[in-house]
Amino acid sequence: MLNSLLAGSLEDAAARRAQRPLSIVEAAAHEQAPALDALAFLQPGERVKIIAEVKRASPSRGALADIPDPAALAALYEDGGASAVSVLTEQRKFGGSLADLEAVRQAISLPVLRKDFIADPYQVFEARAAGADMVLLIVAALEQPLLQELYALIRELGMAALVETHDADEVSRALDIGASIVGVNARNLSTFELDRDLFGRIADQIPSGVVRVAESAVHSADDVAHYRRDGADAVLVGEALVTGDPLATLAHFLAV
Ligand SMILES: O=P(O)(O)OC[C@@H](O)[C@@H](O)c1c[nH]c2ccccc12
Repeated sequence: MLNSLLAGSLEDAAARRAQRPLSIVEAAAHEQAPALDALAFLQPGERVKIIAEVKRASPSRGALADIPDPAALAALYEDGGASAVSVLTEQRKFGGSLADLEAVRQAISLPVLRKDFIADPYQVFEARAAGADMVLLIVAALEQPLLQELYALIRELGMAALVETHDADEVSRALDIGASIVGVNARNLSTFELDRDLFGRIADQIPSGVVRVAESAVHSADDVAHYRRDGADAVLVGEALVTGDPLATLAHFLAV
């Protein structure tokens, strides 16, 4: 599944590129206001940090929420105390777009993460041109040299990377490229299986000084407390926020 998601995102990027060549997107990326310092917003603190996600659908769950106005949703996330906002830009299975990201960027002053299947520098330039401050890199989807290259480009453009892992070996690969924000996704993107204890098993491999993010399947304050006990500095939450009352849910989770 991961491979087909990746192939779909790359195909869509190639189609956009045919309309808007790299030189144009690169220039647009450099014209943007400087990226916000996502690492500063996500610094470990007394309270868990929340990365709140704008997510319409997912391949494992199908349609989740309508979200007619992603900017309004992101503004609620900001009011509710989120530390950053993740915007799915993958279109085929998640129903997202770069237009969603641009709208969110205009509406809030929190760092914005481009959540997509990124494997081409063009997509990184697109992210910055749309105003993203942070880009997701999925270790399982990338050979080490490409992971390294994309990470370097993200940093060069002044952005941060959320480097997503799913096992101990991937954590080592993330640390090898110097990642300062490492995510552990409880969901295996190849099989969609969920393992909420994975974070606890590999988190202590991530040195202090690196922000540790627990991703996926955070549905209750108990889940947040569970990840917190296992050493999470931040949690990334999608479904629970888009299907429930975002303000109440954030308040609940932040009280842990
Ligand atoms: O909706 P959830 O279960 O709260 O999950 C959010 C987020 O972790 C999930 O959307 C995600 C994590 N890694 C990804 C990589 C690609 C697409 C999506 C994801």
